[in-house]
Amino acid sequence: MSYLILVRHGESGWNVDGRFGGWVDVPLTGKGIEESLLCAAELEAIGLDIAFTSKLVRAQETLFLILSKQAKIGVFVHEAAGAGEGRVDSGDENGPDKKENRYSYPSKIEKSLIPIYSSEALNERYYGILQGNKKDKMKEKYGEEQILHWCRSFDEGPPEGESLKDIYRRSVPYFEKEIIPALQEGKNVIVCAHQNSLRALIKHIEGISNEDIRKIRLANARPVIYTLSGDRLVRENAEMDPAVKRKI
Ligand SMILES: O=C(O)[C@H](O)COP(=O)(O)O
Repeated sequence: MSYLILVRHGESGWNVDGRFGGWVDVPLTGKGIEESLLCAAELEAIGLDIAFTSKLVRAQETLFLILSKQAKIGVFVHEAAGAGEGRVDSGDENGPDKKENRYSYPSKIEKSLIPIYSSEALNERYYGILQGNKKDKMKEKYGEEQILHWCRSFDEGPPEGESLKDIYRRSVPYFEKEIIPALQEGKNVIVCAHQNSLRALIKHIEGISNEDIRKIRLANARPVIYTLSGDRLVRENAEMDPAVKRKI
């Protein structure tokens, strides 16, 4: 059995400021650091083998804080080193991919490393005309209903920005190509990302409808934990809607 842990980053400076962060690279607040360390303690008992995150520091900081409680150390591996190309594994010295495996480490330290892959595919929504603005100012300007529609709807997003469907179309293929193979190899996987990139993945994993996904919101640094048994990802923590066991 392997674990899949999805966790949104800890509180960022613009979460507390009530701004649409999107692709603006805002770090964690002190509270965000504390939340991430609490999450680290919660996950300490699960030995993580591989990590995925976005290109934004709020997610990367949270990931490193979580990994600080692991026995192994996180090291970045270039995203091109996907499944089988350059993935850090214990392939034998003359293995087929050894020459391409530019991230092979001396075996004496390899076993103490957690490879980290970062990708824009896991970035938060690009907010277009809303990005960087205060939420309450935008609600005054465009109306609360319109803002909620752009942020919650599946098919429509803010002007010049991404809809949840756009995010789904970049995050789910990445999940299938890079993350599922790691789970199927029996690895415990953590994905540390954002409100909307994780909502897209949860929609896919649990087969949640376009309407019901409007209700799903993720708190900062609260892990959603799945186990892969056979070909099914089953959610272990109950605070979300009843999981739909879905073939992957
Ligand atoms: O709803 C919001 O404010 C943002 O979509 C949250 O994005 P974040 O998860 O990157 O803070």
